[in-house]
Amino acid sequence: MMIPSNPHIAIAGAGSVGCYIGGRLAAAGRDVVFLARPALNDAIAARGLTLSDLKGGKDVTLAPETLEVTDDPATALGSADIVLVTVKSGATAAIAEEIATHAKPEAIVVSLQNGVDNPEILRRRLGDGRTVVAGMVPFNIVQTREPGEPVSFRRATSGKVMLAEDTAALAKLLDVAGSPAREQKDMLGLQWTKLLLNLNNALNALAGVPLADEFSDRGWRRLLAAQVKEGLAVLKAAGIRPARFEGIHPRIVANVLPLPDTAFRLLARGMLSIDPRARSSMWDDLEARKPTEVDFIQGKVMSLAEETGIATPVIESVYLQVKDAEAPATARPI
Ligand SMILES: NC(=O)C1=CN([C@@H]2O[C@H](COP(=O)(O)OP(=O)(O)OC[C@H]3O[C@@H](n4cnc5c(N)ncnc54)[C@H](OP(=O)(O)O)[C@@H]3O)[C@@H](O)[C@H]2O)C=CC1
Ligand SMILES: CC(C)(CO)C(=O)C(=O)O
Repeated sequence: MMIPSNPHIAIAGAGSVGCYIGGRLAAAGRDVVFLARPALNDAIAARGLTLSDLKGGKDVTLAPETLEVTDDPATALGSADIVLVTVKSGATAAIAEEIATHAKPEAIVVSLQNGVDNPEILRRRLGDGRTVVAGMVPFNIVQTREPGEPVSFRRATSGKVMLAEDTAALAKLLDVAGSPAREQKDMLGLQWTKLLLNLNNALNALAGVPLADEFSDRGWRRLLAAQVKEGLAVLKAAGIRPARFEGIHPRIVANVLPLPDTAFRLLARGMLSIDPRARSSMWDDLEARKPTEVDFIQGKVMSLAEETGIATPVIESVYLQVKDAEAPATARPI
């Protein structure tokens, strides 16, 4: 993989992940342009960005004049050497179209999204000649907008951005203070593991309580464990091996989650040491009345379950509840 020196990096779909990672890259001196929707474009162009971290000591404010932000895809993508795709999964096909139209054929496209389908959606649209790299963001970002203040993005949990193997130069470029990055051997296995853990996104959105509170409640933990166990059975039947995530196999997670509170607190300290405001990206979507990624998370396991003949009643029930919550209020039965 050839990366030019001082490459232009475009953030395709600046939102929570895009602004945080793009902001950290810009703060580290990388050449970054943000492709944002008009409202966020205007807010960043007027007041800049603030980036902060759970661990403290890494707070940065980026003034508007130090940032390149645009709502024009041709401007953002036209000169990019690297495109970091940070849109929600439902928007991948559309952003792929914009990349195909505006970006140079040799631009490297990196998916930093949840789910397992996005790199393939990008590859299919962009064709064999393009380099598409699968990536994974393990940490949670809390976005806040206060009138008159820079738009704030806070990393609310820890972890390193993971990139598919044979991407050493890319990993080095993206490995910056506040947003560490490294190569991962079994990227597909890791994406599946993240997908199993992301089965919680829906629960968190439905619960409407921050992640720390949700994980303190054994009822929610049991529901997550039930979903992960169903997911693991489906993956086993399909011959897919989820990878360890930060050294831990999802089977262990599924066994620890249902433990009584005291034992859980003891064994899973890491899961609870998160910013009290951290919440799943699906909660953000439900609250904003935007389509969620449930088809790419619960829905992905369900379609594999159908192929393999494995029952997934808990996952299906959670899926249906999210679909109900997504529907416009007027369309709901009285
Ligand atoms: N938020 C988090 O903490 C984490 C999220 N992830 C994953 O990262 C991915 C991104 O999530 P997140 O950052 O939360 O998403 P956001 O919705 O916060 O950000 C995506 C942004 O891209 C915009 N967008 C979509 N299509 C286009 C387009 N064609 N041109 C310009 N802008 C566009 C969206 O606008 P609009 O909404 O108007 O379409 C939105 O503002 C998801 O797959 C998510 O699951 C992974 C780890 C943590
Ligand atoms: C980091 C995590 C797991 C936080 O819920 C996430 O991936 C998301 O919100 O989409």
